[in-house]
Amino acid sequence: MISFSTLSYLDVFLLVVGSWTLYKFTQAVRLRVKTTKLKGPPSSSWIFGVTKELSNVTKEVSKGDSGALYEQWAKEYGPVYQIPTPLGGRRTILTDPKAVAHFYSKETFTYVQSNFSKRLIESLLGRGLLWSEGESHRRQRKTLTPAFSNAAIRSLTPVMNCVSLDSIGIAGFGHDFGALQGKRSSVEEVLDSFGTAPPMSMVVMLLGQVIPILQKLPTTRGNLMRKLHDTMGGVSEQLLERSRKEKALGGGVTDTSRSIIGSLLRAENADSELRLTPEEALAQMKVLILAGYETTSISLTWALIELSLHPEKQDKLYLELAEFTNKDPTYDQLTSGLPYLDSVTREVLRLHPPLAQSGRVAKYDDIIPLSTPITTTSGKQVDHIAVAQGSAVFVSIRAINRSEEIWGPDAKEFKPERWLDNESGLTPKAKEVQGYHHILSFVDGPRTCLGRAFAIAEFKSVLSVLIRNYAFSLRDGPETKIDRVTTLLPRPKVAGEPGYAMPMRLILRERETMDPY
Ligand code: HEM
Repeated sequence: MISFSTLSYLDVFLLVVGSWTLYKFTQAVRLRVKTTKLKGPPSSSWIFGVTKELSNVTKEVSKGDSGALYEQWAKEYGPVYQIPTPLGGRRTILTDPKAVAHFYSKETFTYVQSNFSKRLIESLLGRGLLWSEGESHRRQRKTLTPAFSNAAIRSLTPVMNCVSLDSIGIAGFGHDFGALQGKRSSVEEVLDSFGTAPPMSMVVMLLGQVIPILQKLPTTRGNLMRKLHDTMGGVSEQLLERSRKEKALGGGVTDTSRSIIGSLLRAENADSELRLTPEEALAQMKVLILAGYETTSISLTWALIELSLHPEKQDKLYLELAEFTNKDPTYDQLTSGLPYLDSVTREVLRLHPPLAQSGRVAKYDDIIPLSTPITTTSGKQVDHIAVAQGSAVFVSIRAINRSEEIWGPDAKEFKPERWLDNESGLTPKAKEVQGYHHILSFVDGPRTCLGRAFAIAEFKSVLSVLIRNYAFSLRDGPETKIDRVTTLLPRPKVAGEPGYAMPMRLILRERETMDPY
């Protein structure tokens, strides 16, 4: 029998490494045996698999557009396939509508964040809604849902004429970030700095998915993440503290009762299952600042770009909005009374989803049904695939939203008209996709964007103010080359210019000279 006291450090080290290797090996064998073997692209590197091609580190291959590559692979290997990932790993990619709907419906219970993502989310935002899974996620979501009801958003519509960071600040927290007065908020400054992180930071991040210790390296991106965490934490703590004091004094300078912060404070004091701990309330604030800011501002930028590139569609939108000369549209008009504004909104969100993909890990073995049968590597036709516990499963939101197979040959074109007349321009295949009007930009299932109705009301409200007052065009005309730069999410910018500005020309509309009919 081995006496542990006689083991040297080297023995202990070898024992640990040996056990870890054995564990990883059995896990890999189990994954291979229990997961359906699917076709897919060959690996270009054992270290990275094909993930470097997918990230914008190697722009020659993906041109910074992972969706295009995922779509190309779906054409070559079928709507469900596998790709090689770092250090010999595999990832199952779903583009089949039935498979995607199944995947999202099982989010937070069967499909969960990878350990890598959980660590990242926790270090940035804390243990809030985005971090939590299963029952804990259900409880946290319930506490926030009232703040996003139609009634709550209806009452906030007037403040949405301020763009993005300002409107989430005023509507959500009764705090004016002042971005529209040219004030650079600390949160905005840190977010902007992400665009300057060197590509090496991204390489370390790719490998950090399999070698956790790399996540601790002091890369530029890692340092910015820590700075963003501290900055958002500082702002959130101040806002919570101020609102707690105001509430204790029976009111305050700003009415936060119906706002998000009001819901958080009520949940902090609730003694039912809907209680949030102060740490959770703080994490929620950070989630909302982050989720609400970049997503909506990026979408609005894309809207102005598309409308600049298609002046005839911009005029069509203007004509629909021209009746609102001296008054803003009401919440009801914004939600259902302006069909072209609605179509433009959907088309922008379809073509330019701010979040390009959802990646999760199977917590349990699962069977995923398919709408179109596929042929496995062994030549067998199947209408479902098996996924073993521990497998990585991904949905490319961008590939599905823009797929020619799903949306038809004009999938890449900006065509708001496809949504008019009861979605008459949609293919039957597109109608199979679930989500917000068959678009996956807000995903689907238990993790569907909680702020969706808020985001859409804000998007429409801001866009309608801008289009009613100005005619937009790109500074360098319709030939302007547009690139995307990743801050936390990819943002549009003029190709070849430093930074990530999207300069535009604005001409004040002279309403009285334009005849809408
Ligand atoms: C165009 C704008 C927006 C888009 C495209 C968008 C998209 C998304 C997506 C794709 C997710 C799922 C993330 C994941 O599971 O990995 C998400 C979650 C979330 N979004 Fe949005 N979002 C937008 C605006 C907003 C706004 C304005 C708010 C809040 C004011 C918000 C609040 C949230 C929250 C709280 C979650 C977490 C939901 C959960 O985990 O249960 N979003 N959003």
